[in-house]
Amino acid sequence: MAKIELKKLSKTFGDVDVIRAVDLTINAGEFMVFVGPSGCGKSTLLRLICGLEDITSGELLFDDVSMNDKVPSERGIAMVFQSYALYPHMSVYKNMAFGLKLANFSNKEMQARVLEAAKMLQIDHLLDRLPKQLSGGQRQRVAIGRAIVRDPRVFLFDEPLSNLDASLRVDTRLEIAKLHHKMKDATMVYVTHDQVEAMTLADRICVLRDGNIEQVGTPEELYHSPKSLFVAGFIGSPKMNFITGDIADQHQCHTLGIRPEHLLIDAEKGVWKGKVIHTENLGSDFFVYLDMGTGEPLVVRLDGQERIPLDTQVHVRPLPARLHRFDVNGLPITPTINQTGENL
Ligand SMILES: Nc1ncnc2c1ncn2[C@@H]1O[C@H](COP(=O)(O)OP(=O)(O)OP(=O)(O)O)[C@@H](O)[C@H]1O
Repeated sequence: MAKIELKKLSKTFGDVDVIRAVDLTINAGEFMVFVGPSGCGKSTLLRLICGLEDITSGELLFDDVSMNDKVPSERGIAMVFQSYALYPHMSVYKNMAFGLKLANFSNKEMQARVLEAAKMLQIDHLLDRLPKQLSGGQRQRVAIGRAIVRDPRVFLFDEPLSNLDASLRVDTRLEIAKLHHKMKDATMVYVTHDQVEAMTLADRICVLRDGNIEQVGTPEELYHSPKSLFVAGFIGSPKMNFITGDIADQHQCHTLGIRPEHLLIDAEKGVWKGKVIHTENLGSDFFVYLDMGTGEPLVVRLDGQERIPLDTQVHVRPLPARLHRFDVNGLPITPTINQTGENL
């Protein structure tokens, strides 16, 4: 278990600043998820922590000890990549045991560790197979198993689920959540594009934007109390509706934000009016896109059982306590709402 501290950590490629003086403390045993738009520096930050990239300036500490000059093998980390990076000619057992063998572990200790990890990940019946005889999800479990056996202080994950199909993603996501629960001592840092992975796995999420940290907080904090328009628009899927113009003026703000689940459709009355221009049925949810004459359509989430035909004129009502008001600089205007949706 290690506390990870980034102090004014910077990375420059040529003359491009990719990570800009980032300050961040990841607590021992914490599951921290990095999210942000493509190119914002998530993978680079992970690679700096791992030691696969040199630090341009600033300091990286594990438990108060500087890691700046330590090579990856001296840092006590294990990394799981999107491409599983398994040795194709080695069995699952050999793949998992490989790092231990290099570290001169006895056969007995190696066997015990591999079997324990394989059981934890439910791949103990696959130990004799070659990677090509496994599904994508099983391969990723082997890659995770290979990381576990080394008993690292820190696990680093770079989009480990993005090569998996939808249902395997869900299974393996649950597996990683269980792993975190079982290995309470391990600090985990995880990069993803996926909103659900970030929300479900993270103790805290770090939102990056253009090499800077935009906000760090629990999933609930980021979802309910975003500190900027950028975070409000980034966290949540489908994203928060933003309304400018007359409606925002009436609420004395530049941009009014409201999430699709915080809008009610009413055939008869409601403060806003719109026409249904598009619908999406996801089974559990039914999304309605309304043209309100404000530019962007307003997205409303209904229960999956509800239906509204195209071209219907409807009235819409926001839950007042769930409105987010932002100024011209994209900063929230108080009163904001707290996590239970009450005005502060
Ligand atoms: N070795 C390199 N040389 C030059 N530029 C690089 C190098 N590696 C990354 N970059 C640049 O640094 C920026 C951040 O890249 P990084 O891969 O960290 O972003 P990311 O947030 O992980 O993106 P994505 O979500 O698309 O994977 C990008 O503009 C990228 O082009």
